[in-house]
Amino acid sequence: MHARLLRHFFFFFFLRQKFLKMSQQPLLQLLHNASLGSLELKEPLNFWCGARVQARSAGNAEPVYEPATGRVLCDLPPCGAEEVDQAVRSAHAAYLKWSRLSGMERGRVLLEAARIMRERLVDIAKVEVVNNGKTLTEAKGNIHMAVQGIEYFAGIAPTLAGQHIQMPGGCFAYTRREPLGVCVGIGAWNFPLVLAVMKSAPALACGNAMVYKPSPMAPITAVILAEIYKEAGVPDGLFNVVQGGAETGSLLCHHPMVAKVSFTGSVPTGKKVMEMAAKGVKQVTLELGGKSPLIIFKDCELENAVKGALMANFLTQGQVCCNGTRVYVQRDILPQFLEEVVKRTKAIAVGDPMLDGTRMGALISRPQLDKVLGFVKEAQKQGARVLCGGEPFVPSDPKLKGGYFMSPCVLDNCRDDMTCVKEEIFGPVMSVMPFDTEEEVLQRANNTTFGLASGVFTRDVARAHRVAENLQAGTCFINNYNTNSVVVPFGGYKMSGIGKENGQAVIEYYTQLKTVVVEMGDVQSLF
Ligand SMILES: NC(=O)C1=CN([C@@H]2O[C@H](COP(=O)(O)OP(=O)(O)OC[C@H]3O[C@@H](n4cnc5c(N)ncnc54)[C@H](O)[C@@H]3O)[C@@H](O)[C@H]2O)C=CC1
Ligand SMILES: C[N+](C)(C)CCCC(=O)O
Repeated sequence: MHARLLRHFFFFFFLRQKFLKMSQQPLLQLLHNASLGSLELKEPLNFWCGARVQARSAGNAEPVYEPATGRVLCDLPPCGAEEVDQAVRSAHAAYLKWSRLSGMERGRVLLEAARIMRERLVDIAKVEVVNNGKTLTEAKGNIHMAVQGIEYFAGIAPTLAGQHIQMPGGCFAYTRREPLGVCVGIGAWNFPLVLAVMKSAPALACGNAMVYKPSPMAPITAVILAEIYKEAGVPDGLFNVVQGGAETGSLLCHHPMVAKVSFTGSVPTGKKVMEMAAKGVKQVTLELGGKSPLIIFKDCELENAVKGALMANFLTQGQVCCNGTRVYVQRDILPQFLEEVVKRTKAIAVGDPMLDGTRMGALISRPQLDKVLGFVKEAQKQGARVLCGGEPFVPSDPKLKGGYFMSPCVLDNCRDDMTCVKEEIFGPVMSVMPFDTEEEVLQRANNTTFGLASGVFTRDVARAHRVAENLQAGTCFINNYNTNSVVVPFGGYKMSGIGKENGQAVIEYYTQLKTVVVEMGDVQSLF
């Protein structure tokens, strides 16, 4: 009798779950053609076992803001231990199926995901604008980069292979490149979808499953990605999203079934992630902050150098980890450089990020805006001169009055020992300093605990490559800046991180090598 009741219960429970899944309208359909100032999201934003799931702990929900208006978009309850466990288990079950497919089969599914994403590029970009505050122009570029990332790793999947190694006596060994298992991705808020793709596309291509935790400030587009992967045909549970902040993140890092954590964010949090992962001897990839130098020699093509300095500082309201925020200009050309850079900075159209002509939107949050404005004040106190910007900005549209806007800032008279030159500001603030010789500028450029990126402008080919060789950073851009691409490795030296994302190099970080040694003769035993 008891068993029958239980069977009935499970049957109805199963039906209910099925119905819930079938009746879910994809998030992007609900958010179709999203605009500023109107969105109120009530949908659950966790995703595991192939469906959106409501977190249980609705009590500790945190508000998520729309940066361009200051409105609350939704309340985000964090996932607790039980939910994290469900997501990880759902990932593990999917991993067992997915890892048995050939690379060609996995690649085909990923290509379909890329196709779907490209078809909905503008709609996804609008959601990113609503949730992040960056301009639609940039958001479209970001989603395009995400599509390319999925396509690139779809193409890499069938190429994964081991090696054959000949040994003495006809014996041989071969290596198998195997997935790690369940990988965790923890993302920052500045490139919400791009970061989710930079982690999940190579992870999935290599045969892993992923549980992804977006930043609680930009939680939405990762869920859209999960729904796209599902529609493209990945097994339920292969890519999951759990929402929450530090506590949820640390539950993920400690979970015994997690093989690897890939993290993007600040250095202090990255250190904590590494410590937690160490307890379970889990692998980590850390993409952390930077304070990257951009070196402009007097023999450069000045107009390109000026444009490069703007690209190095003002994308995504300056909230980019690899930005070249320490701009070293050779003394002879400093006056012309400053005049041109200030003219162009003043001309940057700040305001409604949905408008085509806007070039700078809103910062992510009120505290971030206050922090960045605080850096400008501190710089002035320490002797820097504000050549333009550095003020809160209020757009004329009444809808945007509560948004987190500021005018882009150029600081002159900076010294290497100033806070604005030493610390990551993560806002639209460029610090400019003169230098005299190559040797001197290299020493000053490298005098930092960071080492994410760097840049050099010069027409002297030998000098360009010499400087690139001597800069202690994971990337050096020659005669441009922030020309990142999914096809080239990205990752920091020193305290800017461990491991690489993008490019073929990333395969090393989402697979493990198994060595199989084959005896062709008799066993020569010593015993
Ligand atoms: N270099 C970069 O790429 C980034 C730098 N930052 C810098 O960090 C500052 C703070 O921004 P946050 O978003 O708070 O950065 P954060 O580094 O604290 O957060 C990044 C991610 O880690 C998660 N997290 C936080 N504490 C955790 C923990 N103990 N265990 C596991 N996961 C944890 C967050 O929820 C988020 O998803 C910014 O003002 C900026 O200066 C922020 C984001 C990206
Ligand atoms: C997407 N990319 C490579 C421009 C930057 C990602 C790192 C970051 O700024 O958080």
